[in-house]
Amino acid sequence: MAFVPRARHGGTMSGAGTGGSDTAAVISLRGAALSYGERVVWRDLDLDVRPGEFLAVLGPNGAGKTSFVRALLGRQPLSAGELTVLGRPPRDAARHLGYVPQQAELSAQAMVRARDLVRFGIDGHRFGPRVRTGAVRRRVDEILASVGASAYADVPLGLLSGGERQRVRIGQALATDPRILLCDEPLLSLDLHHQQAVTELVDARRRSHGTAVVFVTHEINPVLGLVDRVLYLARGGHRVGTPEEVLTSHALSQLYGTQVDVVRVHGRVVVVGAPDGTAAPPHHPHDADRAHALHETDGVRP
Ligand SMILES: Nc1ncnc2c1ncn2[C@@H]1O[C@H](COP(=O)(O)OP(=O)(O)OP(=O)(O)O)[C@@H](O)[C@H]1O
Repeated sequence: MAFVPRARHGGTMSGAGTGGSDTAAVISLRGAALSYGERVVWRDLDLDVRPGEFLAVLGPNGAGKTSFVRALLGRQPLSAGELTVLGRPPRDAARHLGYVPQQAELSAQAMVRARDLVRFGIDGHRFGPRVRTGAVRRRVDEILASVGASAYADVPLGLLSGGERQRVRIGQALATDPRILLCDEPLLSLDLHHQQAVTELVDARRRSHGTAVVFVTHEINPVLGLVDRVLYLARGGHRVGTPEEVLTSHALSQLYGTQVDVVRVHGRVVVVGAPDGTAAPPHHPHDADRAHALHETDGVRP
């Protein structure tokens, strides 16, 4: 039976709650903070993600987007607050998560065939007797077909194009039949056609199974029509809400502590004047702390 995602709800700028849905959250953060040593990457994060919800995680380099995904995967502990995934500690929920990593992590897999990667998704983390080989092979073929990757099932990943490789990685992530799909910059270095193909695959899974999607991206426009809410991380602060609430000149100017203009042109969102842009890493190791201090000085709760 097809899952019908709920209609877009009114999010909150504080980040807690999802506008009164009574469906249990699949991801829940309360007062969550993540630090590396003295460096606070984000803090005071309250967020519930519901089944079938599409959450885009935006922000400049170094804002803590990948760290957020690592926390959900149980690979990075919080420094404060609480995080539950499917009602339990994240590492206990890991087998219910599908993960599409950043493109850059290819080298170790360059010689792995597409079908082997998907197969690893099926039985790679299970203990005990493996499912019968024939059944696994059929399942791998089904998954490869569902992501349009049958034609290159036996080709090593290193020989595939970026778009082909992303299809296979989504296949691997879906092989676990996940309740939550975590995608870390899956559109990076893809052309528009492949960006669309990848987002459609992710959205199809969400619609058919009610899989919640956490989608890290620098570029909101390819997913703008799908996104329920945005988590915008910027230099220690954050905003949570619908795209209409968060992607405004007012909200982003508050978040960055300086004038930022959000312009909508032909249905696309363009952010002008974010001090760090979206490409440059912090110029100075203390920039993040300085930005955070700016917010506090301005009386804005980041
Ligand atoms: N294991 C670690 N130890 C110390 N610092 C880390 C570690 N991992 C990440 N950081 C730092 O934490 C900050 C957030 O990193 P993270 O990779 O989460 O950011 P990001 O928003 O995903 O960045 P990008 O867009 O460049 O991928 C960065 O300043 C990074 O250098």
